[in-house]
Amino acid sequence: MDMSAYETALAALERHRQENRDFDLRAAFAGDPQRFSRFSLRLDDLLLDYSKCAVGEETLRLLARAAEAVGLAEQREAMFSGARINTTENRAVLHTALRNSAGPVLVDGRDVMADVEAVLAAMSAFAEGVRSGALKGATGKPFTDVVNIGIGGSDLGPVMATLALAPYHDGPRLHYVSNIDGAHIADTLKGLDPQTTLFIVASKTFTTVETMTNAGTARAWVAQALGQDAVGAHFAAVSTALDKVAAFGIEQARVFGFWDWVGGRYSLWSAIGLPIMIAVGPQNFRRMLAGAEAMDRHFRSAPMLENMPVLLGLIGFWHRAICGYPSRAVIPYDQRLLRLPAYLQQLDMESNGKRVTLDGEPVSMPTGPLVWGEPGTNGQHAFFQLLHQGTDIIPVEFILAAEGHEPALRHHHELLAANCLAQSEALMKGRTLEEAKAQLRARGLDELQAAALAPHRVFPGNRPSLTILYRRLDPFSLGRLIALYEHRVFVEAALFRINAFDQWGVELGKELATELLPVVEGKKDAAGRDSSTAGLVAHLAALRG
Ligand SMILES: O=P(O)(O)OC[C@H]1O[C@](O)(CO)[C@@H](O)[C@@H]1O
Repeated sequence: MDMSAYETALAALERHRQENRDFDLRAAFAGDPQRFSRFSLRLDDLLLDYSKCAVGEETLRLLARAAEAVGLAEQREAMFSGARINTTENRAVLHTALRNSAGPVLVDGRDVMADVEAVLAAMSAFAEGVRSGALKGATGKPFTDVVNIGIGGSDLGPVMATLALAPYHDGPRLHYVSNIDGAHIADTLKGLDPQTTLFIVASKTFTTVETMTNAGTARAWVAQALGQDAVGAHFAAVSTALDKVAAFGIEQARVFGFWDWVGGRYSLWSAIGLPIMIAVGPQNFRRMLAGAEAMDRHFRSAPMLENMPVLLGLIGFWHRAICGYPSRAVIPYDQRLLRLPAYLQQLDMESNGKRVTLDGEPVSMPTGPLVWGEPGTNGQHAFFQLLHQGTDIIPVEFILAAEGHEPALRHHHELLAANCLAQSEALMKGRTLEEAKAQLRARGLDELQAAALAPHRVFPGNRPSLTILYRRLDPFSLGRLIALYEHRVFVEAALFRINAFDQWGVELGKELATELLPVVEGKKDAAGRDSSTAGLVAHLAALRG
């Protein structure tokens, strides 16, 4: 890390931004027919088009200079080679080892690949047993339904990927329970048969209160229907805390481990992916790993400005730290990527929602943006109004597959794609006052009426978006897409100079919830708490009578 080079690069970026405040995307496209080819990048069928972002060659050069100053390439190498880059937890960060097929990966001098392969093999055998019906419940019936109980990283990845890969789903039905709200497990269990239901308790720490509470409820549900002795046949677990799993009573052969060098939000490639594997089969799961590995190889070796995660990260940093845009919207034009925005929220916001640098000093710039989104075209009929005409500029990331999985519904897919492209074009081009007036006149309005209505129909345009386009949402391309976003988060964290791999910000609320439980239960009074919390506790109690 060269601090003075970094500060110089940031100052140059700020100056560049000031000097280009009137950068106009329309003019940029009009003045340069090559803009798309100069500001887009391909990796096989995967295309990143960032030409509709307000960047030029100089912007990228300056951003790359900042990345060099923070030692991005060295930091990347440190991650891949198993250095303990998660300094506040003294851990290596090696989710890339989980999809590595290219030889040893050392943690503290020890190759972890044999362990990774052993767990994958054990998961595959178990998944095949469940899928084929060879593994049965206590009453001898095969499993028709699998319920994964986990939260955060032990839920969001599998939920997202199971839905994304629905066309490949040929295993039993999958259900996910995460919320401590009893409604979640109650609604899930309704209609399930304990004889044919398998539970996977997924928790890295095996202490998370939501997961442990839901697992306890599930265990009681099985025991009540089939007797205590039946429980073992209906449970499996995924965790790094094997001792705690044993204490819960899940038998050793049904426990799939992973390691402290796999962060929760980076864990779907590990045994946390077991429900995905049960849904789509070990082969498709391996294809997903292969897609991620392809992106790892590209990230590790491609030159800075031909490197997709690096470019995505540089542009994200530009929008957030230099332009000051507070959020970014991720809009997959793919109904099966419904849960991708929620998944990316954890990946990005739990990683980069930090306020101190690696040295513990307050950061000097805004860090991770608010990440949000919904699939298109639905979002168009909800929040796109604000994207087009609201007062904030929100960069949009469009995600689109060239083909759907429903050849008979090709027309749907063409409409979907046309809408996706139309939205990014509309954000960029906008509509001027004159164009709005002309349109109204053409509809027969007189000059006065046109003048009154036109301002409401003006789109400022010049709003940034990028588009990620690939052939098809299959296991390989899903793995590649997720790894692209993982590495993008890494690049932005390096530029922010923060630790992307801890999450201390989730702890305080957990501690206070533990403290408040006896108060809410009425076993302790609220003395000493602030008047709002005490007032809420009192009102809660009054409503319950
Ligand atoms: O897998 P566990 O240990 O139950 O944790 C679940 C989630 O909780 C968090 O620690 C946040 O509360 C996440 O980082 C993690 O993915």
